[in-house]
Amino acid sequence: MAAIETNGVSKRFDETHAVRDVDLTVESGEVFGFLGPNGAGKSTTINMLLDFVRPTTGAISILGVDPQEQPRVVRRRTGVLPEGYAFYDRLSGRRHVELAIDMYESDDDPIAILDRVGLTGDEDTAVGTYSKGMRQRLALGIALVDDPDLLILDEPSSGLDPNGIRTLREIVREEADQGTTVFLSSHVLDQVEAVCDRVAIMNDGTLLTVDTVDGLRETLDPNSTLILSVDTVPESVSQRLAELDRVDAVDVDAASTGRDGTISITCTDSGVKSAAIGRVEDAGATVTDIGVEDSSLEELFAAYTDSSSDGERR
Ligand SMILES: Nc1ncnc2c1ncn2[C@@H]1O[C@H](COP(=O)(O)OP(=O)(O)OP(=O)(O)O)[C@@H](O)[C@H]1O
Repeated sequence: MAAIETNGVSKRFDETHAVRDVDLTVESGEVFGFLGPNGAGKSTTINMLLDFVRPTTGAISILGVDPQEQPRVVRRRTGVLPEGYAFYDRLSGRRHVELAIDMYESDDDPIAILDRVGLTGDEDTAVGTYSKGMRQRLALGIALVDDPDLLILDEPSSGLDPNGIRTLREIVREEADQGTTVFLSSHVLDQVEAVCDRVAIMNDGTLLTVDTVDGLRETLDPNSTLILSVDTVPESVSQRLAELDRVDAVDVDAASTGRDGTISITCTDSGVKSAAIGRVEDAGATVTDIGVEDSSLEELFAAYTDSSSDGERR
């Protein structure tokens, strides 16, 4: 059973077509990244998944249940970190978590949850004095109450420092290891790349693509650069590599020619990499280290959203 399924889901706010005809399937146990620039329709989609906003057209199933028909069942089994959580400034972090535990009638330990999100030592401080990052950690802790089957995190890294981002990543991985489905929206792409099995890219209300990060690379930019450390850079190596089909460019660290150095080979097909390494060795070098540079998700994201704004949706 899919954890999330939408069929032909659209939402109009008067003249604004916030979400257009979205078909999306998130399998149970996946960590799924929902990417898009500001105004793409991510929060509107999430709000429809949770029945906070009703679709204009289309059908939604969450954990096998229609959220319009059984919103309580969906909310009971789903942990949510919404955009802009409303806290009670006078209450402590611990009290907020206790209230969520009471609401779910769960036997979770509030201190264990606060510890998990890195708020140890601040649990009895009024939330009004919390920084933005501390509030975000608390909102994440509240989402974890009662061990949800599905975690929906809207821009979870917002306001977090690098330590907070690492904690978030660890929690997402731990939850996924326990079988929880994680659906997280973001425009912080390297974090999505670090944790997600698959990503969807939204722009202007439209779902442009759903794929693995590697799959996106294959489709959009199959080029990758092989970086070889070698004990010597033979004179003939550039020419030998240039003779290979599917090698686009060769860059030899000229300063080190004849001595140990680096050879960068841009391949238009990953299948040519082993042949390229063979050519380098045939030329008389020993390869001491192999590295690969792929295009970042950021570049892929820009390629998708730029081409879609030009009317060239793929
Ligand atoms: N309640 C509303 N009334 C009118 N228009 C809305 C409403 N909510 C969202 N919109 C519009 O719908 C579009 C999609 O907004 P949405 O908040 O879903 O985007 P988003 O991808 O979550 O963006 P962000 O990353 O900035 O949060 C935007 O044009 C927004 O102005």
